[in-house]
Amino acid sequence: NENGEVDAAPESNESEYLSPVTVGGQSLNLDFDTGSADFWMFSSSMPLSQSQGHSTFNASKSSTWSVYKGASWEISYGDGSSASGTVGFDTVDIGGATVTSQAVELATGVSGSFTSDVNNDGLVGLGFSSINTIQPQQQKTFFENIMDDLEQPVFTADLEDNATGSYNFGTIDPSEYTGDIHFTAVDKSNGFWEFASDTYTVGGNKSQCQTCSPAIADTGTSLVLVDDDVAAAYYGQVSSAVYDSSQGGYTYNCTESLPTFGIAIGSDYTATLQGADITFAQIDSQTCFGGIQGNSGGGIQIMGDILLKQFFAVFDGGNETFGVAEK
Ligand SMILES: N#Cc1c(N)n[nH]c1N1CCCC1
Repeated sequence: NENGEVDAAPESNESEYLSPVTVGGQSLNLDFDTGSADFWMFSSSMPLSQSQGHSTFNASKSSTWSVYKGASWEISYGDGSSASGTVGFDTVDIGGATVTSQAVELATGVSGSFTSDVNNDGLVGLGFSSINTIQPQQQKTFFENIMDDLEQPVFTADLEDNATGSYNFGTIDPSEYTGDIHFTAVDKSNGFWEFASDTYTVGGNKSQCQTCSPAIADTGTSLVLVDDDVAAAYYGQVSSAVYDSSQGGYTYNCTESLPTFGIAIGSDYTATLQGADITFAQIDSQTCFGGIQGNSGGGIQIMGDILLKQFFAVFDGGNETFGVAEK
């Protein structure tokens, strides 16, 4: 098993990044998700009404597939989407990094948002297997399976804004970042790449958190979801901002120049977003939807693609740390 590197291509509205993965000789475009731990794919045993437009994995066409008899899985995500199905083992190759017996979950049913997202053929969970949903026995993630065979027990994410970036397994490529990588300890007990984040900045002014929920690095989420008091403090500095419940978040006039937003990554580094990088979507001729939103009291702060795509991110399974660098 040598190292591996694959492209990470942003979907049209930059809501997710997709990477080519080969399973049992079949190639699909999957969403690498550090916020979950199930590796699942659209499969030929789904109703066509649900898999139309997607690439599907056909176990009967793989000479290396073996069924995990009696096993099943069922997952639901924070955005209300869900999927479920059966389980087997196959050879998985991600840019050359290969696991010969990866637990692979075949969807027999998915919720509407997966069906309509035709570019996304499934997920590669890169969180910790304590949150894998396979019954009767949880199975390891691709990274957990390959980690000890890599040159370094790491994977990195270089997600780009409106351009193709990359995921790298086994090496930290110095050409992908500048300056130092700022690492912080990860608490994996909830199955996430979770770390403390107790301060934030708005327009360069530092504030101590009130709720101070721990943060997770989550490549599978589009937005940055912070404690509600932090989101209110940020948009309090954006004169046209309102909380629009019909849109499910803060919106503002697209012509506004937004203040910077910084979030602590552990105790000695603040990842700062420029105002121009904070808008997630334009929803009508004048109104924009912010990439920073509240977590509705969810108890964790989610550092999703809006933040990650501005940095080079290192997920270190050896030291159990998470690091970011400028690029
Ligand atoms: N919600 C949500 C979510 C998350 N926090 N990490 N990954 C997520 N998804 C992966 C596919 C759909 C949602």
